[in-house]
This record gives sequence, C-alpha cells and structure tokens, in this order.
Amino acid sequence: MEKSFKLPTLDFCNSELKVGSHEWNSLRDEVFNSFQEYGCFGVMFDKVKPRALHEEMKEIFNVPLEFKMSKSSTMFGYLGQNPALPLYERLTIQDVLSQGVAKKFANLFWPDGNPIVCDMVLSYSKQLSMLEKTIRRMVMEILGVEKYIEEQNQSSNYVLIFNKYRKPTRDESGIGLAPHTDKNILTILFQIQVNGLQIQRDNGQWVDVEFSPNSFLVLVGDVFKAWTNGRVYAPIHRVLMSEKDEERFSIGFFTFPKKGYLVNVPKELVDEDHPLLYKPFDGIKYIQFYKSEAGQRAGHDSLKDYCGV
Ligand SMILES: O=C(O)CCC(=O)C(=O)O
Ligand SMILES: [Fe+2]
Repeated sequence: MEKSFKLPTLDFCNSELKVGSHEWNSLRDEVFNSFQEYGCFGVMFDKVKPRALHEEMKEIFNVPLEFKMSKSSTMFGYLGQNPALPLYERLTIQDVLSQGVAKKFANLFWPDGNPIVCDMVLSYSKQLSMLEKTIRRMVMEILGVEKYIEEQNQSSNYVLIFNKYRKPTRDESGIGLAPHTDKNILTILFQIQVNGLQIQRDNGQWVDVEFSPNSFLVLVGDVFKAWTNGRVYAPIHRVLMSEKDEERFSIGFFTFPKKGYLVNVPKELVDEDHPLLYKPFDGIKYIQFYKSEAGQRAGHDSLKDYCGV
C-alpha cells in the first residue's frame, strides 16, 4: 500500500530556456505527462524567495483578530475561525498584479505601508506568473492550441493566498483543509517546512505528497481541466495535520479566469475520440456555484454538475 509517493520534480531554473529548444521540448513532455497522470508535479524555481516572503507576512496572523477582521474586504480577506475548519486561517490578496493592489494591501496592515513587503509580494507574484504562463504554454503546445495562448494570458488574473494551520488538540480531527479540487486554472504552492498535503489517488487512497523543501507544487484546477476538455486532470487534495506537527504555513499562487470570461473548450480539442465534456461557463460564476448549497451537494462532481454536457 503506498503511503506517500514521489512526484516528478522538474527544473525551471534556467532563465535562458528557449521555446522550441531540446530542453524546452523535453520539459514540456514531462509537464504534460505529469498533468495527465497526477494533475500535479514539483518544480524547482530559484527566481523567488518564498521563505523570506513568509517571514514578513506571518506577523499579520499574530495581530488581534478584530484588527484582521476589520481589514478584510472582498480584495483582502482574512478568513479564519470557521467552526468546520478550526485549524485553518488565510490571508488573501485578490488580483495581486493589478496596479496599486500590493501597495494598498501593505498600507492596510503596516502604518508605513511597508515598501519592502510590497516589493516582495509584487516580485514574487510577477515571477510566478511568468512560470505559470510558461507551464500553460507548454500544455497548449502539446495540445496544438497555441493560437489561444495570448487570449488565455490576457484573460487571467492572479490571487496570492497565505495559509496557516495550527496543530490539532487531542480531541480534534487533523483536517486542516477539507478534500477539494482547486476551482481555478493553475495553482503554484509552496509549503514552509511542515508537510501535510495529501493527494487522493484513483483508488481513493490518500497519499502524502513528498516534495523537496525547496520545490513548489504545481496543480491543475477545474477550469483548466474543463478548458482542455479533460485532457489534464485536477487532483483532489487536502491538508492533514497531526498533534505532533508544528503549525504549518503555505503560500498559494492561483491563476483565475477574469470576471466575465467565458471558459470555452477550443474546437480543436473536440473530435470523435474526445467528445465535448463541458459547456461554456463563466469561471467566477462556477466558484459561486461551488460555494452554494447545490455546489456543496455535488462535492467533487461540481464541475460536471455545473457545466457537464
Ligand atoms: O496549504 C496547502 O498546502 C494547500 C492549500 C490548498 O490546497 C488551497 O489553498 O487550495
Ligand atoms: Fe487546493
């Protein structure tokens, strides 16, 4: 019985990586194969410093709850104290790469606007958005739908989320984050020191994801699965904490379709062997559906329920 499995770890540190080169093509194959097989893979990427960013950001979790709550809006959410997920808290920066957003965020939490944090948030997000675009381009090349790359890039935006999980008490369950598929396009995740992420395999078994301390995890979300007409797989995952763990932090960088953008399977990806699986849908409305009672009832079938043919 597998308890943990080692995902492929792909090296994206080469800043000279050229589209069409031998190295590009072989990475591209590995990206696609991993997305088909596991819906995720590990990535080495040395252009950002997630630990340094975490060191700056973690202090926000320690400020009084009323203060965090009072700073929460649709753009900058503090979320926590959910009785269904008592171990979990998060801080969200929506639309992080839009003009002025990082600055506004830093101004809310630090009296001097903490320009250092602001710069770190921006450069982290810019670099990861480039990595994300590279990975998505590779998948689109393999599928022969490069002509949509520009449109896809133009219609995406980015959300940065800082997660914190405390350890459970003896009587609490260890569920830090309940099983889910991500509802976005791609997610680039970094966990700080403490493991806890698990992926559900096809046979229903939960396995620990082992990735090296310096690598990121890239996961396919439901929107990308739908857009590719199911060619890539969106893995069900969760966070499980144990009494013995220290508290756990992670940083998620999420690519979403922009509000109002219609996710529409390209005609090139529909043929006799690949009948259309999903009707066109608005990605943001899909999230609203997922959060609704009907969406919660549908659980892991929410994508199929919402827009399945
Ligand atoms: O904290 C983690 O490692 C996982 C977070 C996650 O799955 C999510 O935010 O969607
Ligand atoms: Fe997730």
